[in-house]
Amino acid sequence: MNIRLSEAPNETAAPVPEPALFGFDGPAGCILGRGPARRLEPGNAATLQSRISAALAAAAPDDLIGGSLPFDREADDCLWQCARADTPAPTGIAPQGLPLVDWQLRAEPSAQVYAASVARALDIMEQEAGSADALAKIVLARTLLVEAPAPIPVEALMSRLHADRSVTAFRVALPSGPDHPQGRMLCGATPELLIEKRGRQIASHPLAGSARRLADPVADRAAAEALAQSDKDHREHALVVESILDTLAPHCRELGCPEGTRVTSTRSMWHLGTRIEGRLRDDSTPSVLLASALHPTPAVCGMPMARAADLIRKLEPVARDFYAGAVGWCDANGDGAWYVAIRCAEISGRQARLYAGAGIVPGSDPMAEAAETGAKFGAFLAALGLPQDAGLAGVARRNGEN
Ligand SMILES: C=C(O[C@@H]1C=C(C(=O)O)C=C[C@H]1O)C(=O)O
Repeated sequence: MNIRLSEAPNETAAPVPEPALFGFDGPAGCILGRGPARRLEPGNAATLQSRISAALAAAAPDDLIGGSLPFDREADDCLWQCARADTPAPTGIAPQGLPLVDWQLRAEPSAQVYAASVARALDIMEQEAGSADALAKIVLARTLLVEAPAPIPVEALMSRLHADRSVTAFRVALPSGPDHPQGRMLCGATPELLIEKRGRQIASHPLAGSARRLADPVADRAAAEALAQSDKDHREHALVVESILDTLAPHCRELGCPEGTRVTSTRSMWHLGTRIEGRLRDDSTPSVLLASALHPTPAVCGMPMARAADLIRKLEPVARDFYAGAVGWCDANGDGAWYVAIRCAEISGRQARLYAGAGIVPGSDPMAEAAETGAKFGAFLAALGLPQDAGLAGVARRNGEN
């Protein structure tokens, strides 16, 4: 798809601050890590504990460790250690104009091919139904490759993503290499808290079960009510909550879901969400290790986890890399917050690769899941200044949807 916008948005120019290696701005406040920094020796999930213990033992009191854990637990992470930056939140930065004309968009795979993969996963679930290791849920993702006429201005993008105060806007620098001479980063606006730790107190806020928000307020409310009543979405959600509770229980003295499951929202999506709160037995476990123990939850992978991860590798044509991993930060005491790396894109120079996935359980409808992923691209597309529904190309609309 080739999109030509007649006018670039007219926004105030502002001085460009030194880029942050990682930054998080959301309901929990703003955290920035700027250089000078060192990258922790890269490694996979199995080696994280020893690398983190060594880094924290040598950390200065105001040091932060922040960055990104990849989706694949066998792949190398990208974590940076640096001083906490004493800088105003990106909210204070006026967005610069985005030179947005002549963008190219390509769905990889197309909505139709994605729907065929969903149908394949549903067939596997049906064949296996009743067996001990049966696939109960899988999250399948697709991507939109966006090419801009000029390098994408990340600071402006961050302020636009942060305009939705229900999400945490984030950016994390990723390893660059010969394929990315202009550097590479993961930017997004995640609505999903994987784990937050302050002393002994921990919280997680998994989301699963989604509906697209609609411009008409009556239809929008009806979409939220339908989600609240949907048996398929509650099944999809319950698997995530149970898995998180199972993983956290051995670490906790108290653990529960004080508010139960509720419909929550961002500007573009409704979700089922359950806030989990707990009190750790031992407050010395760093937040990044709790994040790694939880990751990947069935909100982004599936159940059983290893089966779902294996099938994801076979059915998704584009590697996830750091999408659907965990992004966050941890201070010298181990306190910090880690988020599920969704509603995001990998950005390098003029290119952005947007990712979106949807949870598939028996009863899912392949085209509806393709539409859900299309809707999940919406917030990021809008932040780029592109039409919010550009990701819905090739997807049949349902009654009441605009
Ligand atoms: C996988 C994504 O989202 C996840 C999947 C959801 C679902 O299937 O309903 C909802 C929220 C997220 O946990 C994504 O946005 O890419």
